[in-house]
Amino acid sequence: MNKITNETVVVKIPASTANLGPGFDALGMALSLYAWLELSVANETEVKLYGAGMDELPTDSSNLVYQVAQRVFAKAGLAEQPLKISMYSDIPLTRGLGSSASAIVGALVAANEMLGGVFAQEELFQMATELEGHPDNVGASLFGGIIVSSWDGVAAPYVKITPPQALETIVIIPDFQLSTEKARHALPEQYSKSDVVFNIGRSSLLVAALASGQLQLIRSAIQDRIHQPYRASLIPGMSYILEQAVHHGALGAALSGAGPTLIAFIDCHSEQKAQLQQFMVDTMSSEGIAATTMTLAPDQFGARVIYKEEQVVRDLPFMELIKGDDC
Ligand SMILES: Nc1ncnc2c1ncn2[C@@H]1O[C@H](COP(=O)(O)OP(=O)(O)OP(=O)(O)O)[C@@H](O)[C@H]1O
Ligand SMILES: N[C@@H](CCO)C(=O)O
Repeated sequence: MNKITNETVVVKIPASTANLGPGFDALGMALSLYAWLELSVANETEVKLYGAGMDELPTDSSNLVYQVAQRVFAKAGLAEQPLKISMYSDIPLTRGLGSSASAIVGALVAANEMLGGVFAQEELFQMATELEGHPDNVGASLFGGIIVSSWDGVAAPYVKITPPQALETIVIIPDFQLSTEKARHALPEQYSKSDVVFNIGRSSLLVAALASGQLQLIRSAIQDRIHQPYRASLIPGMSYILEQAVHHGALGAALSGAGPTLIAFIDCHSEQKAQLQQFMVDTMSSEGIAATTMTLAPDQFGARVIYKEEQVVRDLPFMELIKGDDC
């Protein structure tokens, strides 16, 4: 019989960028931007949420984290448990940086830890994919690094690629929300053979380029004809930034997930980071869109249980410790 611990579990979960251009619903990469989830059993359910926009979310048993945690307990044969949930998130909501995936993955990992880890990570991944509907964000958030996966409605086999050491990103986060649901509605039901062939080629090339560290190939490999052209009208400035970013130092640029965030890939040694950032801000600004930029590295570790004593340490310098002087 499975048992739930009385101890509080704290999990740190990375943000993620999905698609990476042509890999629609198949490619995702974890990013060095985080949410922290604290979970424990309680006499009465209590949900406390901290971080920008988190006050918009429900704090009763309809909360996504609560719902997902209960699924884990039910799968382990246990009845519904009142829960104390505290979540702090730096991942902006509904912006294309995997906030829903971070909530799902955080709840799965924390609830599983409360059960003593009865489910393997692979099982958590299958559950997460089913809940999110595609494996790209949840895979990256759970495992870290770059995840290549394919979901057929039953199973999602995957491969994790360690991101090239020199790969870094600049994201520009427009000051408006765009739900994944709305951005998926913009897509057509059918595609031409030439567009499908184009994307298969680019996506395959991108995976090979990332796996072999050939960053110079990103420029051509990141092109997409499956989702970005149809979503561009929802995001002022998007087409211009995706076309022109390479002339300001980017290796290539893409829509992050379902948007509206745009992500530019850059060599971390590049001296054009400030120029690229300014170009992205100026383009959005000329469209009348306020936006925030961040320089983010790939996260290599994925969701992890941290000890309660470490809960106050918000900025664990994992990347700096591991990457050293080589970015
Ligand atoms: N911490 C959280 N607790 C509860 N619900 C959350 C939490 N974070 C996100 N969500 C839910 O997920 C929704 C956002 O999901 P959506 O897929 O539209 O965007 P995203 O995940 O931020 O971006 P993308 O999937 O394009 O990367 C929120 O409106 C909210 O309903
Ligand atoms: N692959 C998904 C990611 C957003 O959740 C999409 O582009 O719709």
